[in-house]
Amino acid sequence: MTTEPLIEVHDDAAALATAVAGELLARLADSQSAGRVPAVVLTGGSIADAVHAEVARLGTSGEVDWTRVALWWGDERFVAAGSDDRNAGQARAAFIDALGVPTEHVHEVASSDDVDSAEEAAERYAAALAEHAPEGFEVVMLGVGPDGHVASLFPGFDQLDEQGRAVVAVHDSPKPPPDRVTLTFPALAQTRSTWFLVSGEAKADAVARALSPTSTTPAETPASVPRGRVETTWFLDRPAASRL
Ligand SMILES: O=C1O[C@H](COP(=O)(O)O)[C@@H](O)[C@H](O)[C@H]1O
Repeated sequence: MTTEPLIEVHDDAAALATAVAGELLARLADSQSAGRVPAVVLTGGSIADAVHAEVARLGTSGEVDWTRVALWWGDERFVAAGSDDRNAGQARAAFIDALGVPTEHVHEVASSDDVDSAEEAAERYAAALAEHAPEGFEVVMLGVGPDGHVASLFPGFDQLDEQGRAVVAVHDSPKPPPDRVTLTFPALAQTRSTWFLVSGEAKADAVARALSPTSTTPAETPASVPRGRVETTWFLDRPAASRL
């Protein structure tokens, strides 16, 4: 059973990022104390940059053993490994390499240098999830687009209806780049906590719709769907919360 979403409103994107990074470090430390190797799903996009920078800044305190953390992505752009569009590259540059997470715990989606199609990358990622994260995740972090998309699950797209596969390919994404790989709703549900990270007035309508699920549909607002098994929290800044 999942609880109703919690909402935390911070003054601005910087305060939001500091709060999320602090809560993430505390959660990772707690999980490690309980004997787990926490698996975290990272998001891409603008707010992820701010959160990652704060994780890098606060993450050297010794609270977290970074050799015992596993990192995954909710979605990835199917581009070359060195492309600036890669969500994984963004996170590696911001904190992963600096904090010393072992390569074997950093689960990147295959790039277009590695495989021929987004479909093949999705199949490989699903196999990696089944092998290395059979119990699901500690925390899934999700950015939200102004259109209400999460990961690469876009309004009106067929991938929203996927019930069997954990990972699927996306083509003709309304946000560039067009070819992507995304976890599906069933895979995103395998988590203790789901944290939405949303900053900016441009996303206020999407946030309001997602938090009023009786007035929208998953097809219109994919962000209305994901829930953690134990906890779902929306971390917002004031502009993003302005239509609640
Ligand atoms: O393309 C993507 O967009 C969303 C939201 O990004 P933002 O820049 O509007 O914050 C992001 O969550 C997703 O991971 C990414 O691939």
